[in-house]
Amino acid sequence: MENTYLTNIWTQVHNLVLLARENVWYLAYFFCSVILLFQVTKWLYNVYFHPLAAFPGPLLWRASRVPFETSNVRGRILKDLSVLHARYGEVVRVAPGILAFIHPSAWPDIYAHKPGHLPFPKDPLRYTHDTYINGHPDVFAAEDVDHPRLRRLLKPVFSDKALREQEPLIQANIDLLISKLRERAGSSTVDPSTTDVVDISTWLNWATFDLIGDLAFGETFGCLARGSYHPWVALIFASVKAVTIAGAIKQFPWLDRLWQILIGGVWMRAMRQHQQLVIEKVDKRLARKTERKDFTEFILNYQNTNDEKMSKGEMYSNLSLLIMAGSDTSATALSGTLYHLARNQHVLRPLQTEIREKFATEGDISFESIAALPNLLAALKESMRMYPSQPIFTPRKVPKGGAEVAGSWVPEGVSLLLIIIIIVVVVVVVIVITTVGIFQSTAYNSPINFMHSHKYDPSRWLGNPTYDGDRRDVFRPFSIGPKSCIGMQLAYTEMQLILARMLWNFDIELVDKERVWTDQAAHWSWVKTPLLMRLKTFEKRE
Ligand code: HEM
Repeated sequence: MENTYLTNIWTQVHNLVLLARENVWYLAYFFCSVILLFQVTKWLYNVYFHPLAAFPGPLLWRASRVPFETSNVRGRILKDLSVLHARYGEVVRVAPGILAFIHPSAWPDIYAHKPGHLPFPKDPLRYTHDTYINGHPDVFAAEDVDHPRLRRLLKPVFSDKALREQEPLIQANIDLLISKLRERAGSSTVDPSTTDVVDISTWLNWATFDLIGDLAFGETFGCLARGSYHPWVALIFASVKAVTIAGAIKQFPWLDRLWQILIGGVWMRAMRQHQQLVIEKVDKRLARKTERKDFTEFILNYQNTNDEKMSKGEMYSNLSLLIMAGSDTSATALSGTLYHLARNQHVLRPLQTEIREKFATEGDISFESIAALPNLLAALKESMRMYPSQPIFTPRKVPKGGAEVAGSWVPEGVSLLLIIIIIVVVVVVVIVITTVGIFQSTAYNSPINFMHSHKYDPSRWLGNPTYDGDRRDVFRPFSIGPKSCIGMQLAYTEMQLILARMLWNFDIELVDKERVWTDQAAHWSWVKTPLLMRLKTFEKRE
């Protein structure tokens, strides 16, 4: 009986296969038609019926995510967006579910904590958990209860007291940077043609990685001493583009599955190697009985006097995160500032004279004394406006029920029900989230927000009335709200100190004066190209 039943099923399957074989072209045609019809229906829906249909944007970008993600992966998104904002205004629909804003009030609406309003969570498709070591959350990608808890545990690391006590460690790393550059720089007393050329951007990367490594792990990566990248640091740079590609691929679930099969293994192996080094370095630091005022010391001190604890696994994940978050960002801002100053000698020269007159010796340049250099801070801010370290958006999901952003009502994501009828009825449910954000570089370089937006002029931050109409409140390089940069104070202090000491020590000159160095591809950060400068040592005469 059972055998007859099985034989019947087998015969039917066999017949179906024969039928399919005979009609293979019809079947292929049928499936292609279904897919095409599905796509066309989706594009039409996105353009005409989607809850974001009323927002302006180019037709293809509103219909499909492909143009936005392609531009993103190619690193061209900022160039494309500046054209789109000029054409469509302060809010542009850059993909079916993504809105880009450049109006200042978008910052508090999206990123700040507003009593009585739901927060905008980080877009889970772009904030990867791959960086978690053995599944332990880091403050950057964590949500819900983990984020505020980890943020509280990390706060003492960035307090004013901690910063003051970290000064000797920070100064020691800058000493090494300056002495290594002095070895390479020419002297102002010799023939200028003998002066040496350095790729200052790479040196600043080495310096900031060494410095943060020293603060986080209790030892530097030895980049400055060796004059080359540590493999771990090189891997971080290599992953900048990979993270953007992975984020783009996650927008297309079928492609993501393929990516996981083809690349996922290699990617995870590289991540595990990277993570193993973190584990070894943190274990080594924890085993040391020392009172050196680094990040670990402040985390441990806080735990000794409070009930809240950071597990060892969380220390691995979060110390690793601090290295990634706190090194390239500062190096980028520093490189950008030196580039802009070298290009604008009329700004550089008076600033340099001021620094050299104010500080009789280099040793006088300290955390405390740099606070009296408003022109230096203005030079840094103006460069971060034109070339922000976090150039693209930090995407947030619109919360349940929708929310108002920069005067526009933005609905939350929708569940699309697409019903396609051809012979059979195919019902497809697609969950789409609405994502919003501000692309910093686009907002800061827009003439809508800043007068002479492409002109490097630090005086706009010093009360020059020409710039009274500037919307300075759009400038939030460290973001705002509960997930803003926890290291802002450290970053500002470290950057001003490095700049002041660099400018005190060296006269700087661009090797290629015509080249626009900031014209770079942008992913999570810029893909920096070599920044060649000629350095001449300045010898102070009494
Ligand atoms: C020029 C230097 C820096 C810039 C422009 C910068 C910018 C930012 C921005 C825009 C965010 C928000 C990212 C988002 O919402 O996705 C952020 C977050 C963060 N930054 Fe920075 N940063 C800098 C330096 C640092 C330094 C020196 C550290 C620490 C050593 C640091 C640690 C962090 C951490 C831990 C977060 C995540 C905070 C959270 O989610 O609660 N950053 N940074």
